[in-house]
Amino acid sequence: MKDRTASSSTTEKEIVGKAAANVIEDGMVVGLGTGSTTAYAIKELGRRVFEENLEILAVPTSYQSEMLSIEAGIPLTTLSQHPVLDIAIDGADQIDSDLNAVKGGGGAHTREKVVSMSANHFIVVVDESKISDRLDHYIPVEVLSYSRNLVCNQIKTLGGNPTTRMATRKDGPVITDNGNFIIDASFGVIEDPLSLSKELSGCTGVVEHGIFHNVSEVYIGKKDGSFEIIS
Ligand SMILES: O=C(CO)[C@H](O)[C@H](O)COP(=O)(O)O
Repeated sequence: MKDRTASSSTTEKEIVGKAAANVIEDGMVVGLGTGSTTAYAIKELGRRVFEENLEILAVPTSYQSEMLSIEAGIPLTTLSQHPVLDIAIDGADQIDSDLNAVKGGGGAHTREKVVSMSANHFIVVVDESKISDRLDHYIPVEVLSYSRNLVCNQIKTLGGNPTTRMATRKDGPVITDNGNFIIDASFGVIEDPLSLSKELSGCTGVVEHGIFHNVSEVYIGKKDGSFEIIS
């Protein structure tokens, strides 16, 4: 499992987090993702709200991004009030050359998918380590707790190796912001992300999986302090 603490890539994450935050303009309604890279975007947006009187509303994707946004002074709204967002900004665990992404390392991919699918433009912010020719990252799958064994069996039938994600500071499984379990499913190198995506969506008991096909642009932070945008 990935270490979610700050790492040597902190600087690259900060560069792209800030760069994405600087795309946001007055009057926009923005989706705010979850994770350490998006946290830099949230911090920068808070600075712009405070210092530049930037007028925005934001929809957070998790308790983490809600708490960070409140702390940063960003006014929040909901998808009920604003069903269509201008831009969503979020991190990713892996992204391939066709801009298929794996998300959910932080367990927030269900709301992240709902928020990013509600946005006209979806910017993903990553450091170079997240870029890969082909996806081989485990796929987080949020499931109803009641359906855990059934989903594990369906994942095995699809050729995957399922593991229930366990909490680190509590005994037992991780419980998502939606009150569900997460199964991390390894498939090795994924030859066809779109068909795996459809197969996982078709499994009974699955709430949402972490393969995303709706990325508009990827901001990639480099070790030399620069960043590249691919779309
Ligand atoms: O999908 C996510 C949370 O569910 C995160 O965006 C993803 O795990 C990347 O996190 P980080 O920016 O900390 O590397």
